[in-house]
Amino acid sequence: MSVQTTYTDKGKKPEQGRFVSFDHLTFWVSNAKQAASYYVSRFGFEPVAYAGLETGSRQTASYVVRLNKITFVLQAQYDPVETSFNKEVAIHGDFVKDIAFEVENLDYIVEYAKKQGAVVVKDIWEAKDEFGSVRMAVLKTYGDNTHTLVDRSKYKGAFLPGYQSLQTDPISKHLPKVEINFIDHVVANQPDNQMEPVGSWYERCLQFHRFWSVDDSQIFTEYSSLRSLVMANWEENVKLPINEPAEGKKKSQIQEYVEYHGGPGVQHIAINTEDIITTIKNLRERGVEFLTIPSVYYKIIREKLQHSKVRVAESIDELERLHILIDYDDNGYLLQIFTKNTQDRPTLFLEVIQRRNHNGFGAGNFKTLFESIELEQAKRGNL
Ligand SMILES: O=C(O)C(=O)Cc1ccc(O)cc1
Ligand SMILES: [Fe+2]
Repeated sequence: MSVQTTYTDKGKKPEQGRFVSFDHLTFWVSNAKQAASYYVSRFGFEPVAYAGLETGSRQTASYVVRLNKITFVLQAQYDPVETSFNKEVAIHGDFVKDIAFEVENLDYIVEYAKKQGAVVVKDIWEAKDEFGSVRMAVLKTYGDNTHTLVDRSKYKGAFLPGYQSLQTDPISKHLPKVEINFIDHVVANQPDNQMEPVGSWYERCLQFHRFWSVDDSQIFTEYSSLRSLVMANWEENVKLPINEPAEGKKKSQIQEYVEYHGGPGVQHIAINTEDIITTIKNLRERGVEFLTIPSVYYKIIREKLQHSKVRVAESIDELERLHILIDYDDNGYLLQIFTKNTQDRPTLFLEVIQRRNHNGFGAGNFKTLFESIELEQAKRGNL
């Protein structure tokens, strides 16, 4: 029985509307000022825009930081009152609340989603300032998460109307540059048996299709397992893998996530670079921590690559020193590495990925990667 499926049928092209790309990710946190500083100092993002009391935003402070096409918004609530914001941050800890997509033909996309039963959190509205206008709507997805749909075709400002631009951070010039270009995929973890209904929601409401999946017919490690289904837009530049735990001898890392997050949520954000070696050297110099890969992995991969058609341009010695993983087929390869969790809870982390004619998600690395995650899980007393 095969473990991986690559789907060849994209289904029918949506009649209208287009998901252009990831627009931005909004994190709900308890202290946006400090959270933004983490992405600037550690990951090389630059401050872009701010909204808060000084700009007339009475409820929330928002810091927008950007690294090429990757935009994160760190948002916190001011008032010490029980709102969904404060409740959700108390339950989940700092978390990714919203995945925003840039779209064309917002009206069609929202109308279609509504007809298919999508829950509209906020119907279409327009925001304006001296740089133009933006139209947006918010749909509910899994758990407490939402998708904001953004039509910014009539807007020229730095981020969104109402935001004030920010100066570059003086620390940046002292630190090694980070060249990471765009969001490659955003992964969500689900509780038991929720992968399939969540995947179908993207098919039914957003007209996404199944891109790739992996089942649990092979237990990846001695201990734990998972199933994963990747949903994609028509153009396949927006990819959303969805994981759920599978039975194993011990607690699945997905189950650990769900318990600490308190339900479904975003597990990792993969960001794409053209030069992973320089990028990881520089991120390590900036103090970003990554998972450790045992040297036996590289011994085996050196051996296997000798019998493969693919030529990896990067030095395997260098990849080994940096703990970067390699997955490949006859036509290409990918290089990927995973950070340790970016907060106290074992919930969110980041992945840096470089692709050379390879569209997979590193299934060849799952065993090694999951063992390395389990090593950390064991240290936490959660395996
Ligand atoms: O599927 C992906 O996007 C991966 O990058 C691999 C992966 C899958 C499950 C995890 O818990 C951690 C990493
Ligand atoms: Fe990933």
